Amino acid sequence: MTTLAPDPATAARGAVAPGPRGVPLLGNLPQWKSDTAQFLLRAQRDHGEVVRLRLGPYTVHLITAPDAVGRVLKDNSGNYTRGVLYEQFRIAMGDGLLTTDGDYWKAHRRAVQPVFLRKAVTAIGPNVVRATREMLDQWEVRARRGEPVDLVTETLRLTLVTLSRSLFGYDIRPAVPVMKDIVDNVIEVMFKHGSVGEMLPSWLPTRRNRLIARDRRILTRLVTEIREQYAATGQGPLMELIEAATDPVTGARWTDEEIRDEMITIYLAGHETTAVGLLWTLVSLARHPSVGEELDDELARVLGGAEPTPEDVEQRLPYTRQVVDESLRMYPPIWIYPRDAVADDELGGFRIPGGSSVLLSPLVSHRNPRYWDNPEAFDPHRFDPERAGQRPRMTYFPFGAGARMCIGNFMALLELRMITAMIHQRFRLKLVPGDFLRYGDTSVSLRPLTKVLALPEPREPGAAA
Ligand code: HEM
Repeated sequence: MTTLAPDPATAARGAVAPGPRGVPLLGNLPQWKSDTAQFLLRAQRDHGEVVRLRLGPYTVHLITAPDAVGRVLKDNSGNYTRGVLYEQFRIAMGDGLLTTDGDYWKAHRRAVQPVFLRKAVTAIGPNVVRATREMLDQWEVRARRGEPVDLVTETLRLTLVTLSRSLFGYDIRPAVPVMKDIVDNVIEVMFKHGSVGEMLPSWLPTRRNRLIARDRRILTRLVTEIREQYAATGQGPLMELIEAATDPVTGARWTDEEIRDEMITIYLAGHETTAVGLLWTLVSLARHPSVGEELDDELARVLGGAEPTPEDVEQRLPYTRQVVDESLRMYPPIWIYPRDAVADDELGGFRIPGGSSVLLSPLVSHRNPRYWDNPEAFDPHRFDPERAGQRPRMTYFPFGAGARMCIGNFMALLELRMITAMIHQRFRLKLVPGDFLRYGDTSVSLRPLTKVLALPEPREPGAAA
């Protein structure tokens, strides 16, 4: 990483931030590793909104003060690069939107942006309905047999199938199990950061390197097949943009490698996150029957049994939207991510040295008792317009903020709202008791650490008979 000499005009002033005591050499690493999410929540409670942590040789600051989060992501974003964790993403995704900075990133973002605009994403509505209906028809068979469904597998499949049809015009159903394996590997490989395997050169046949190489090969084959299909059929709105994209300086078409990495990035960044968001929405509804009943009332009153359209969820189903918003508050799928400060800065009155990392955590910010009453309670009415309007900006940012805000945010919200409504119209989920509320280890996505099983109970007596 490049470290620039501090500019005297912006050189860090401010005090050294407070933080929890650590142990010699390892600092706070043992607490971090034992339960990362709970450790960071305690750090905010005990030390405030800019907290200094020592993770082995690294000093990092956890930033949850709303103004400071805004400074990192928006007002002074030029001083903050993607940082170390994003290097790990590069292993799987190569040079795509998530991992690049500067002019290269800007040109790529501009090229693919049109399909992700709020108006454009409504076109995916029929695909959302179709894929959800397919899933729910299967659930009816399971319900008849009294068999539970595995919510992690089901939500991953649903969001992958929807994304693939909607953006790439490609039926990925036969490859769903392989893709689940790849996502699991990618998470494992990326976040076993600092292990011995990672430090060995990539040409050595370690298990880690074999996995990475195998997954890249499978993803490359998939991408090639999709491109061949697009050449033959012209189907897939994102493919149309990608195949026509050119370099703004040279005017040359994107290279095969550029196209491959961007396609892999969208596949990987787009479906697991949405699946995790859906999973926690369903778990929250199952755990809070009174919220489920209020949702049912709205759905019955507004839709009367008809399947929802994008216009319905945008304009006529405010409580459905608030259920999803509240789920993304308590369980933001991307719950923690870093930036590296290029030059010295000051955040919330504390000194941030150039070359050090900062951590942003939607999960910790979204549970800051200063801005959220009773933050551990699931209450969609926090998002009633009059209450939401009273909170400062950057107290809620499940999709990030500023120029690097999630490109898929409108698409994800549309999916989450429509799918939640469709599931609730047909089923009530009964969770099979388990340890599913454990989450928030060192990985970036808030997947539960164990399986989450649920029995789908058809809403109308006899519907599954
Ligand atoms: C609930 C679902 C989702 C959540 C919570 C989520 C969250 C995020 C967050 C927090 C970031 C910013 C990371 C940072 O600033 O370091 C991000 C970036 C990104 N997301 Fe999402 N995302 C979701 C769905 C999607 C979907 C559906 C797609 C695409 C189909 C997508 C594609 C991307 C890409 C490509 C970036 C990088 C954007 C850039 O830097 O220009 N995401 N996402």
